[in-house]
Amino acid sequence: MNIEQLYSTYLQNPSIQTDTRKLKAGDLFFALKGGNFNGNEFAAKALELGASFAVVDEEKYFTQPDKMMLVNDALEALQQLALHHRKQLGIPFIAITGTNGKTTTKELINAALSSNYKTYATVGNLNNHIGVPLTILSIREDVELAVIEMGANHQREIEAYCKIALPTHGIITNIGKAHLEGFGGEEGVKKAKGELYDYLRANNGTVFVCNEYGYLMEMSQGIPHIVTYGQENADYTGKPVADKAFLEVEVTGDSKVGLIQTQLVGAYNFPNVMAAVTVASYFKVPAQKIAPAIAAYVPSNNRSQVIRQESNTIIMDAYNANPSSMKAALDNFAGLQAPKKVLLLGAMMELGEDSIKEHQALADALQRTHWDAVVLVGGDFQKVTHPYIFLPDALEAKKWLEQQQFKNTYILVKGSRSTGMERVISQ
Ligand SMILES: CC(=O)N[C@H]1[C@@H](OP(=O)(O)OP(=O)(O)OC[C@H]2O[C@@H](n3ccc(=O)[nH]c3=O)[C@H](O)[C@@H]2O)O[C@H](CO)[C@@H](O)[C@@H]1O[C@H](C)C(=O)N[C@@H](C)C(=O)N[C@H](CCC(=O)N[C@@H](CCC[C@@H](N)C(=O)O)C(=O)O)C(=O)O
Ligand SMILES: Nc1ncnc2c1ncn2[C@@H]1O[C@H](COP(=O)(O)OP(=O)(O)OP(=O)(O)O)[C@@H](O)[C@H]1O
Ligand SMILES: C[C@@H](N)C(=O)N[C@H](C)C(=O)O
Repeated sequence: MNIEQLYSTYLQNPSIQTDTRKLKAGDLFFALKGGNFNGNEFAAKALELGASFAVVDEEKYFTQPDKMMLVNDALEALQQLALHHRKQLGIPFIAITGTNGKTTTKELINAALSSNYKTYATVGNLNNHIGVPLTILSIREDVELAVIEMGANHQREIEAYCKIALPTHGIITNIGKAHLEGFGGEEGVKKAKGELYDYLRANNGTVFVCNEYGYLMEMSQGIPHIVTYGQENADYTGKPVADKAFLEVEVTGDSKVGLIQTQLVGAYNFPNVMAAVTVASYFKVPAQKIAPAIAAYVPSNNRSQVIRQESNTIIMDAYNANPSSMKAALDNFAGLQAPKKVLLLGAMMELGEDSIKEHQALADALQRTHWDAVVLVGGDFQKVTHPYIFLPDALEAKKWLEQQQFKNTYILVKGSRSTGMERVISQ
């Protein structure tokens, strides 16, 4: 592959598309292979639809040499192009990984930084082997700071993304129990997420570390520049203000940021907010701009959204679930002042051989708190013992909820993506 030639094609039309269903005229099309389709089969169609150029990796589809490039592997070509582009951008790249809160932290950091700089941040959850290069290739030359989310479900994935994004700064939000199947247990998660620290340690990087997580303090040892945040004894400190439905954070210490009234539920969002305060302060965003920028962020896509339905309040947390985020959500919900509390919990996926044990542990933990009703939905909840209602799927849970006619009730809805728990309140 001639990377210079590919890069010059990209610079003429710096808009990448991998999907003919979303193609716009002028896009540079990469033919990827997936579980359902071979992208090569769509390359000619892409040109017909107005793509400026197509990168294919099967000779049989290399039908228009003037408008196509044949490479060994189109995904690898996309990643190499992203690396080449990254090398032209002499700006800080802040990489974010961790078990929970990556997207929220990324959005909060981007909100705070963009109040003062031209930034580019990962769109939505485009955080994998395709999403990371696409993100990098969306960064234009006038951008001053980039915020890149990196997701993973197996070892050496973050290492590979670092070799494409070349981050200068990084955050691991936390380490918990998720995707245990692919990581090979919780120690495996630590090792895999730690690949970001390994890269920054070897490349004179800077990390932002929540000092309340001893394991992160330990893992980050030896990294040349460590900036800490937390409730006390950190470079940047703050405190969650209690007894409020939405999280408020009082930024303390010498900072002039002051009180941040967020639109986020859950004390578990405190470190996410502090990460944004820290990164923005570190990059010298004026203190008076930080609180309003963070306060304006409203979570979307069922990421702990608060929905009022008549006299009921629903915390819709159905974007994802794992043992760590379930615990955080339940601890928070248990602490809320509410006349009546109901739980609708979908099963947790990708836990491998720990799955039944983790579902049982959750069912046991639930019994230590009084709830007005609990419904467990689908998956391995079927295989554990508990005194609660079990329903096979979200649509059955929806019917159940409609029959109850709850009033003045707080309802927490959470579950793994594939359980689609948001359907319990769909029209
Ligand atoms: C390969 C691809 O991009 N697929 C997208 C495609 O899927 P579809 O099922 O339609 O087809 P194929 O995958 O078989 O397609 C092969 C190619 O053919 C193209 N094509 C197909 C039909 C057609 O008419 N024209 C075509 O051109 C097609 O576009 C392919 O290029 O469409 C789906 C619907 O839009 C997409 O969802 C699918 O995207 C895949 C899932 C993808 O990986 N997209 C990335 C850009 C991305 O970042 N997606 C994120 C999700 C990231 C994620 O899950 N992160 C995990 C952690 C990371 C785990 C990592 N190891 C991993 O396995 O991904 C996390 O926990 O956060 C997102 O979409 O939000
Ligand atoms: N710091 C945190 N600790 C525990 N749970 C959290 C934290 N932040 C967010 N969550 C939970 O995770 C859900 C999804 O948040 P977010 O999308 O930010 O996480 P993510 O790490 O990007 O997830 P994914 O890996 O699935 O993309 C939230 O709705 C909330 O339930
Ligand atoms: C949504 C996806 N990124 C994820 O977190 N998957 C877990 C297993 C889930 O579905 O909750």
